[in-house]
Amino acid sequence: MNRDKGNVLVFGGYGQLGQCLQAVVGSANERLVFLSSQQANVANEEQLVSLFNHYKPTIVVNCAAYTAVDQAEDEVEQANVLNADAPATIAKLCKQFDVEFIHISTDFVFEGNKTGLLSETDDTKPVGVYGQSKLAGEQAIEQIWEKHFIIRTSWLYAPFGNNFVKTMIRLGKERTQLNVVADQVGTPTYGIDLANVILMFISQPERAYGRYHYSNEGAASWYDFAHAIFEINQLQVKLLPISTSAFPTKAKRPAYSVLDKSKIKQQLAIEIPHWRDSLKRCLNFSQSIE
Ligand SMILES: NC(=O)C1=CN([C@@H]2O[C@H](COP(=O)(O)OP(=O)(O)OC[C@H]3O[C@@H](n4cnc5c(N)ncnc54)[C@H](OP(=O)(O)O)[C@@H]3O)[C@@H](O)[C@H]2O)C=CC1
Ligand SMILES: Cc1cn([C@H]2C[C@H](O)[C@@H](COP(=O)(O)OP(=O)(O)O[C@H]3O[C@@H](C)C(=O)[C@@H](O)[C@H]3O)O2)c(=O)[nH]c1=O
Repeated sequence: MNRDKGNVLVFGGYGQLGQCLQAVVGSANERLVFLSSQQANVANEEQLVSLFNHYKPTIVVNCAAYTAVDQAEDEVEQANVLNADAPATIAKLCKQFDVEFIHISTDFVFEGNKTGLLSETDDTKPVGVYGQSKLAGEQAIEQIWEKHFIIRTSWLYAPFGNNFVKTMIRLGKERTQLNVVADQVGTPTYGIDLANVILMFISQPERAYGRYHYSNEGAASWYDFAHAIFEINQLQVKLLPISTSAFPTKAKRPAYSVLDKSKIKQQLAIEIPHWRDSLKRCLNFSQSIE
């Protein structure tokens, strides 16, 4: 099958990452079909079957997910329906219709005890319901259908949707002082950069299926990230670094989840922007669309 042609269905097409993909493909887009949660409810197999029949896609990109990390601790079933069962159903249909499957996963599949870069083959051991449900989704896809790309990413933000950058800017305007955890380390990822990478996987002639890690370059704590957000935005906020124990949350989060991106860099022959540079681009973009 010629993967350069044919429809690409995007489930969760109006979430944070879905909107980044929309922004990147632009108005000249003829190939990607962005579907909302109403148009493509990933928990509704019957609806998905009629979409496969109608659009006859060559590729499906799944940006739909349950992403409320703390809430997932109370809504285990709902998190599993969207993050574990739905990817399994999509993989099954992709196999049935011979469609490639691009799925997005998370650094939260890791326990966070290793203090070195995490590669695609490192052991997983999620510490919360969200991570557990995402890992179950990955495992189902890998068992069901070989023509898949699973891209694990971390700390996603963009001008669209809900994310840490927007939360910090909102809180920074409301409060004079903010406490942010400094002992959880990972890498922020600009959704637009990830969207560009997804487009590369869509169009790359060589189909090297499997698991990939993608984030921006560098490492930061949430405190470092918040500090950079306020610095670039020139917001005067008293920012205090605190420990995780001083900021109790319902869900436990990995202490360290910096991803090793060697595999994707080699496969796509790309250089990845540093998170600070991407953050600046995001904040400029946000101002231009305000
Ligand atoms: N956000 C982050 O920091 C990170 C995210 N990821 C992963 O990246 C992917 C994209 O995340 P992101 O864009 O941030 O997430 P969002 O929460 O912004 O978007 C999720 C989308 O899923 C949709 N959705 C919810 N329920 C259904 C359903 N039953 N059927 C179809 N769609 C549904 C939502 O639609 P609606 O709003 O209408 O309910 C929403 O558009 C996810 O797989 C996530 O796990 C990985 C690492 C970090
Ligand atoms: C709002 C706030 C958060 N924090 C801490 C809590 C937490 O440890 C950390 C991040 O908080 P958030 O809840 O915004 O981020 P969170 O939703 O945990 O982010 C995660 O989302 C899922 C979907 C992923 O896949 C992960 O890669 C990651 O991006 O910041 C503070 O220390 N101070 C604050 O004022």
